[in-house]
Amino acid sequence: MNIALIAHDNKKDELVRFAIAYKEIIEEHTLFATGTTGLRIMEATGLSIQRFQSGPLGGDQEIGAMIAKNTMDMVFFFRDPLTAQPHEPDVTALVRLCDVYSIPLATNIGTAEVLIKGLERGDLAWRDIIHQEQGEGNDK
Ligand SMILES: O=C(CO)COP(=O)(O)O
Repeated sequence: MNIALIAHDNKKDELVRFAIAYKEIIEEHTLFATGTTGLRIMEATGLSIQRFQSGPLGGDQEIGAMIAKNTMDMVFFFRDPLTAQPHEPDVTALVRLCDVYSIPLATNIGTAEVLIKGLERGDLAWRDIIHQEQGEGNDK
């Protein structure tokens, strides 16, 4: 599966701890992240992550482009609901695209815990069917 990891600044520590806690599960997958989030997680876990631009510089849109191509399977986006973001339209667009393509999206750690356990259990196997139909092979 292709998995995106994104966190606003006030939520980065939480996402880093989440990635450490569930490293054994997520390292089985192909990981993508916005710039700073990806760097923080790589430094803390040693995981290999394909990093896009930082969120305010277009990283959310780059991940959104993968969703629009239906090549992103799960998104962990720990949003900060208490701080205005300069790129709020990009944030909204990313969440919207997850709904357009029915992509599982966790915007907080409570939902993330449930999603990661579903991922471990194989609940996302239906995404493999979509990849097979698309004939694309860039996920594990
Ligand atoms: O702003 C972000 C998501 O909207 C995250 O970007 P960074 O990971 O580069 O901080």
